[in-house]
Amino acid sequence: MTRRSGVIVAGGRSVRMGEPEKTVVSVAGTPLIRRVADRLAAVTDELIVNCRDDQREAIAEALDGLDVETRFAVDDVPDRGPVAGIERGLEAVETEYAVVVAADMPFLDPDLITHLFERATGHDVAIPRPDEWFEPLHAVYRAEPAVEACDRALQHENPRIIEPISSLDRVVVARDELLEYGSLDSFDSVDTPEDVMWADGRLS
Ligand SMILES: Nc1nc2c(ncn2[C@@H]2O[C@H](COP(=O)(O)OP(=O)(O)OP(=O)(O)O)[C@@H](O)[C@H]2O)c(=O)[nH]1
Ligand SMILES: [Mg+2]
Repeated sequence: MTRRSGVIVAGGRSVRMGEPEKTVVSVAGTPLIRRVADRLAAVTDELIVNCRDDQREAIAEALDGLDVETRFAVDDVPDRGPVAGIERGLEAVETEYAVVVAADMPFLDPDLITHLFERATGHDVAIPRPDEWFEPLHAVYRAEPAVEACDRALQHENPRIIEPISSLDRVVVARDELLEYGSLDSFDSVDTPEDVMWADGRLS
């Protein structure tokens, strides 16, 4: 089978969460990013973690013993926003396609990700649209054109996260189709201490 990569974009400052930062905050006894990595590991052959250099040690500890080859793609310049994180992560990918997710989605649905890989085949991106909004941090990209699209978007300061998608050959996966293949819980993110309590309750 074609090899598939997973990219976890984790270089944000976690301002709404505070300390400890959300990537490594414990959710029902497991660091949040570990929950994300475990779910990606079920459907990918390699993982790339994009973060800042100062996050690396804590994240490596959280991912210790993971059952898939894992590499870091550290931001050259921190705080350039999620588009820069997507670009940095996809640059490190060695497969044609990769799923890119945020580090804060503990309910990621492996079946949904597998479906996005299938839908992306022959195109540049399969982008879910569970409601009004697109989900660029829960999408499957063809790495090479997506890196170029991120690069173009970053020629403007603080590009919107949807910006790179607009110039790619995209497949939009709408709500009904998502529901056919998986759970919309996959898109829920944990951003605040209140979100941790809510996720704790659902996972323990
Ligand atoms: N590499 C990189 N990733 C980022 C950056 N900003 C956000 N992200 C990541 O993008 C994803 C979605 O961003 P947010 O949910 O806003 O996370 P965050 O920015 O850490 O949290 P807040 O500070 O509370 O907004 C998260 O997984 C972040 O780690 C950035 O400047 N660089
Ligand atoms: Mg943010």
